[in-house]
Amino acid sequence: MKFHGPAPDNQTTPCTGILLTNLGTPDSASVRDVRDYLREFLSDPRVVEFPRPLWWLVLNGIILRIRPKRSAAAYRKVWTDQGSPLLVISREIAAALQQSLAQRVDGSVKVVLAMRYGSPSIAAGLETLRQANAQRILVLPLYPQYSATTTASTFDEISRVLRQWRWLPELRFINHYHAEPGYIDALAKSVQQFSATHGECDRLLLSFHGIPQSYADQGDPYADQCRITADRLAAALDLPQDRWAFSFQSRVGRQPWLQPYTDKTLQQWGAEGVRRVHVICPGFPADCLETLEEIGEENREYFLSAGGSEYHYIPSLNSTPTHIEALTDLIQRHLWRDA
Ligand SMILES: C=CC1=C(C)c2cc3[nH]c(cc4nc(cc5[nH]c(cc1n2)c(C)c5CCC(=O)O)C(CCC(=O)O)=C4C)c(C)c3C=C
Ligand SMILES: [Fe+2]
Ligand SMILES: [Fe+2]
Repeated sequence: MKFHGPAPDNQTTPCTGILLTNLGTPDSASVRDVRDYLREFLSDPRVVEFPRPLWWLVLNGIILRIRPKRSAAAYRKVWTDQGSPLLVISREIAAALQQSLAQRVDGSVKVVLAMRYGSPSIAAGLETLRQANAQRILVLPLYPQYSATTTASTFDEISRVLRQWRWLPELRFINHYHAEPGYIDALAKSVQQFSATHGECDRLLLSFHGIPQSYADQGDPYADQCRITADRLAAALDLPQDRWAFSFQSRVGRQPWLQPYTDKTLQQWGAEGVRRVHVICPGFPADCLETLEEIGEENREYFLSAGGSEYHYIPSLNSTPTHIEALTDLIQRHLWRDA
């Protein structure tokens, strides 16, 4: 085990680190890189709570032989010249936050992006901050709604890395921001601007990533926080009940996940004669495979072939100024008073 020497030896001027984290994404859309990514992701006991020795056999014997091919094909549809959308956009958010915090905060603040799975890793991000002499670190996982599968898993990885440090920085961790007024406001503005340019919709669907229903039954607050975000956003938009709904997407495996399901909802709306639909994914601060491909393409087909006539996906907040301002406010409120 590698034990780092004490940070006070560092001659660099002390700073406060902001460790901005997201889920992570494969290094490329090749089947091999997607398999490596899925192996790390799906081996996390916070993500798949299946008894271990058996899960190892199922994962390596079945899932990693089938899923990587299918997922890689989906990744190829959204991959950009600069790389995976999730990584490219998360980097843009980190850079924009670095700029806006430099203007707002007195002390020296250094923003570093890290991914829970794949690269840039959390270990590398923490090491960068250690070398920058970050005596305090504020962690902001880009998950507005808390879930053990995402938020707590990020915490697990940070504590695993820090277990190997002799000297620990002061730490703060933002658990969730699902009801943060700035975040709700930024979402509402994004919906309004979208309608102003693309026309009004008959119904707005708020689609969140799902988790297994059994995790919620055992106390994961994720579904409740999604409901609160959805209610606040509908209220901010002054939407009557019959003009919107919320649902859960990205189901994996056979056990029941949180319902209603996004695909079923859109098929039902198409069949019922709902004509124009807009879909927004408030739980994804950065566009990624699950928004661009699953919502932007796959679910469009479900709605249109069920009888719908117009379908638009409203992009994530990404690095838009209202999003950066909301995240800057959030960070500033959680920072030490003398930064
Ligand atoms: C199998 C269990 C999974 C759980 C539980 C889960 C929870 C969860 N995920 C996100 C956010 C994202 N997930 C993304 C991709 C993705 N998710 C799973 C599985 C679970 N997610 C898989 C297997 C994949 C990979 C793609 C695929 O094969 O379908 C992504 C996008 C990553 C990218 O590279 O673009 C995000 C973001 C949340 C918020 C969440 C629980 C609340
Ligand atoms: Fe996921
Ligand atoms: Fe998906």
